[in-house]
Amino acid sequence: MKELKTALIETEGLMIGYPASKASRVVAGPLDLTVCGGQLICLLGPNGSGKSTLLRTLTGLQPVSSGKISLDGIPLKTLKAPAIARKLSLVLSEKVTGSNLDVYNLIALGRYPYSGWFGKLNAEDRAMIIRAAELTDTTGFLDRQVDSLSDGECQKVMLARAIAQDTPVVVLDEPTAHLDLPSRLKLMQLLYKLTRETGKAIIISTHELDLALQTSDLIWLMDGRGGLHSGIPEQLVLDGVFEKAFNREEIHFDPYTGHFTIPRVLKQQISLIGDGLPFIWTRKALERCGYGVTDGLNPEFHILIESGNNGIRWTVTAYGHPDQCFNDLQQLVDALV
Ligand SMILES: Nc1ncnc2c1ncn2[C@@H]1O[C@H](COP(=O)(O)OP(=O)(O)OP(=O)(O)O)[C@@H](O)[C@H]1O
Repeated sequence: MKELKTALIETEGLMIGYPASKASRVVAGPLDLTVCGGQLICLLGPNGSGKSTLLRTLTGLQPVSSGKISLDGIPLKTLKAPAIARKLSLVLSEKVTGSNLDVYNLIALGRYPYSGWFGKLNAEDRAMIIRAAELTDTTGFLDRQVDSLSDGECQKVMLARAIAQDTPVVVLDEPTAHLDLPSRLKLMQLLYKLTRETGKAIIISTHELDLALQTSDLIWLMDGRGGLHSGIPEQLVLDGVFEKAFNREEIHFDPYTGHFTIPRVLKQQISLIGDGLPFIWTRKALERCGYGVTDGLNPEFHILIESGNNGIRWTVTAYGHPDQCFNDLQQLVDALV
């Protein structure tokens, strides 16, 4: 058995919302949450369910409606900003604009809880900045002006600043929002690795359900009705909470694959004979075009897939017509739709 980890963040009966605003309202709660070192937590939920509100509240940017938050065992409300900044770093999704800083100096801002705003950077600070840039693949931008970066490049630099801050908890609001697919995968891998190598707790809000299911230790799923489900990804799938939080008429969560799918009106059943990748991708293409695919033989209407030295061949047998052969999946699809 592993020894029990100590909690870095704990909430008790936490209610989050905007009691002071004109449209006074509670967004979610009561929330009893625990964040431990070494955990990657993905916060998911439909638009407007309260993800940003929760992150802002946990990081002290927004007052709690009621209930308690403690950071490393100390009530958050008793901590001053510099003390919070040594325990917790925050990366918001908004792009930094109008900044005259170059990237090196932006990342260096992460060191201010140790050096003070006007403090001189010492050797350790400089080493942390370079390390943070290396980890986030931003070394090549260090001399660039922040304003000249693309949204995705800027997002990586903001993560580098948070890493340079070297806090036990890192909170990121939609860090994958501006990134291309390889960068999204790389970022999630990096966050996962950081939790393992440094023992940091990392909390991110995201709409990337696939990536969250693959990488997180814990998912916090806000259901849009004020509730939050916390659990390991697989438990939440088994509990059926994704369907309840996200299912709409036009989309459907498939608990067998962990993907959202678009329900289609079935045109016809067809049987598919073959194996390997050609089988899998032919099946996907047919399903996308509205066919229901079975793997039992229907002598009337079926497709035989054969792979050989000359590539892949699809032979369609349909209701007594002469067989038709194709060497290209697109031609097969064009013939069937
Ligand atoms: N300053 C505010 N005053 C009053 N209500 C607000 C304020 N900011 C946000 N809200 C409301 O609080 C609710 C939660 O908003 P929040 O931004 O936390 O949702 P979210 O889950 O992060 O959404 P998204 O996925 O769209 O980013 C929404 O209904 C929003 O309209």
